[in-house]
Amino acid sequence: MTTQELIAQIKKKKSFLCIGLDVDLNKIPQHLLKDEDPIFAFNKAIIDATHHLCVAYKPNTAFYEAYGIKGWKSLEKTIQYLNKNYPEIYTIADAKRGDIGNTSTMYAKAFLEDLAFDSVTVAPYMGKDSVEPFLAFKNKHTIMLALTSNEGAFDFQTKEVNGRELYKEVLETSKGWKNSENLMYVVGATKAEYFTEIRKIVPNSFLLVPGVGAQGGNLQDVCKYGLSENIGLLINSSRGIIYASKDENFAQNAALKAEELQQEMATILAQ
Ligand SMILES: O=c1ccn([C@@H]2O[C@H](COP(=O)(O)O)[C@@H](O)[C@H]2O)c(=O)[nH]1
Repeated sequence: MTTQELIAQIKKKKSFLCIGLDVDLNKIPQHLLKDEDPIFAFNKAIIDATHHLCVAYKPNTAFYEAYGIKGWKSLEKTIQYLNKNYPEIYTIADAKRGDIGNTSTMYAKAFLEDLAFDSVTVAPYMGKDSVEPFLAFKNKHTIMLALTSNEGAFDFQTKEVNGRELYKEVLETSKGWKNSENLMYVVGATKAEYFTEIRKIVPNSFLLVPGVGAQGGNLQDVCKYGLSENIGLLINSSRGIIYASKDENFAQNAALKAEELQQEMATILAQ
């Protein structure tokens, strides 16, 4: 999906919500465990109940890799289900990859070609030649970690390198890479006070913003400083939506949580 198509979906649905599909078998309703593929059964119910309220889904691959080959199969079934039934939905493989060039090419093929996600998250630590192989994929996005939502973000990302904080160096330097128009960045919702500085460097780039909900990030604060001319935000919530309840009505209750955020977004977009 192109950036323009994503923006069109956001405007149509009055939503820039991304729902995280981080499936933990200990947290899903008991009755689903009898299913041949409980992870897919859970995802399918959540997607069917919430697709009209969001523009993107983000499975974090850790939650699938943890279940071995069965988990990978569930991930494949989930992305195939989305691409077949809801082609207007933007998809993110939250895999946080990145390696020497030829290895990165294989990671990119796995997520962008074989699984056919619209985007994949990468870590910038190995630099330009580890990220450019992802950027080479046409009409796909590479979402690079810039300033993450966790406490450990302060260990390195805010330390000075070349006279500026490392996350700023990452943003500025990556703008010069080949096919950098295919870049988006991860910035945590818990770091709302940093958005003004970030927007000075990447005024129009899309930012994937995790940390609303379970991690305590605030949607209003993020939007106050993070919205760009073309919206430029995908706000992710995973646990705060998908684990709204553990009973038979789990999918409807997840939809209610998603609707709360979507309504807030619609109000913000109307201002
Ligand atoms: O800085 C980051 C980068 C990625 N994540 C991921 O986003 C979701 C957040 O889940 P919640 O349940 O809404 O807290 C999860 O997959 C993280 O691995 C992040 O939180 N922060």
